[in-house]
Amino acid sequence: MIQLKQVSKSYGSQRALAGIDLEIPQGECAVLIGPSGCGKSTLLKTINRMVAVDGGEVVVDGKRNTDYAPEVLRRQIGYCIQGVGLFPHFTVRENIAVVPRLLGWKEREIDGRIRRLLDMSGLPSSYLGKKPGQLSGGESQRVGVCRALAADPPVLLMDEPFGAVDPLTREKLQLAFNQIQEELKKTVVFVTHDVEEAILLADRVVVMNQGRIVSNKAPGKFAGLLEEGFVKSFLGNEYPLRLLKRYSAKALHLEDKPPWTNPLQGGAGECLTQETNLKEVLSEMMRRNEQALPFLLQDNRVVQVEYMDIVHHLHAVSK
Ligand SMILES: Nc1ncnc2c1ncn2[C@@H]1O[C@H](COP(=O)(O)OP(=O)(O)OP(=O)(O)O)[C@@H](O)[C@H]1O
Repeated sequence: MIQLKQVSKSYGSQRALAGIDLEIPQGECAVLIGPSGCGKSTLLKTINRMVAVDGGEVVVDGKRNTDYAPEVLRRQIGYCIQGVGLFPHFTVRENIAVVPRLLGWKEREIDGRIRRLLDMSGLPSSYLGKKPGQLSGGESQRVGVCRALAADPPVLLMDEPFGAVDPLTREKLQLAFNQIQEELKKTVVFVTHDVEEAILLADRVVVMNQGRIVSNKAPGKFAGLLEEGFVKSFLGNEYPLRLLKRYSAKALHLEDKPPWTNPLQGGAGECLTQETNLKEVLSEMMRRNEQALPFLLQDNRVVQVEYMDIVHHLHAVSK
């Protein structure tokens, strides 16, 4: 659990944080989003004390972060940034092992941990001997995430960790992150500029502007966009459409849907599966010019999903 209580920070006359109150429960991912210069990175860095606060306090696991010895705090908190900053002369293995070695882990223990992390991040073990210069941008980012997780810290701070890669690689990294997070359940604070990334990764989206938190909700709760003004203009009119990508057709409880009845269609080849995300389902409806589509269930039943099912789902999550 991380708590920020009335945290403020100025650089000279420039106020970066203006009385931040924020609570991130254990095992949740809070994504900070907002325009350039609104204070996202500064907020992140107050947590691991890379930035000292002028006022207020940061509490990590029930204790003020200023009451931890620096090395103990660092052990608690993994840190991962855009561009990664891997040591160029170290191999992938040596890069990931940096913190566990500092902590005096046994080599056998380190080895097991590295292999598990590499596996979770989707990199083959043949990469262990490579140097950072031999990796693509996306591969380097994966190694960066492995390094941040190496000593198994309960808290992970990520500052635009997937910012410098192409959209396709970024999507793969986001999927890998979600899989890792599902398993490890770290308390994560993640900074991004990208609304879609926030939607896909966040348990809570924290919208910032001018050193303040202006909204803090689960991604679905913004779907109605009841708030006018900054939050609405920042997240954009297309927010509900983007939100659809977060949910797969599973969320529609396909097993309760009526059987597919359209006599003209419905061969198994045309069926969608429950893993298809709702944005793709909607695109497919538009492409086929159909308001209902067949879905093949695992028990081989073919059921019907209608456009209104998607609309109702959006309404349900935004309540
Ligand atoms: N080391 C520093 N010295 C002086 N001013 C700083 C420093 N770091 C940040 N600032 C200022 O504090 C404010 C908040 O910066 P911060 O980096 O936290 O914003 P951000 O939301 O992360 O921005 P971006 O999205 O562009 O990375 C900005 O006005 C910035 O210019």
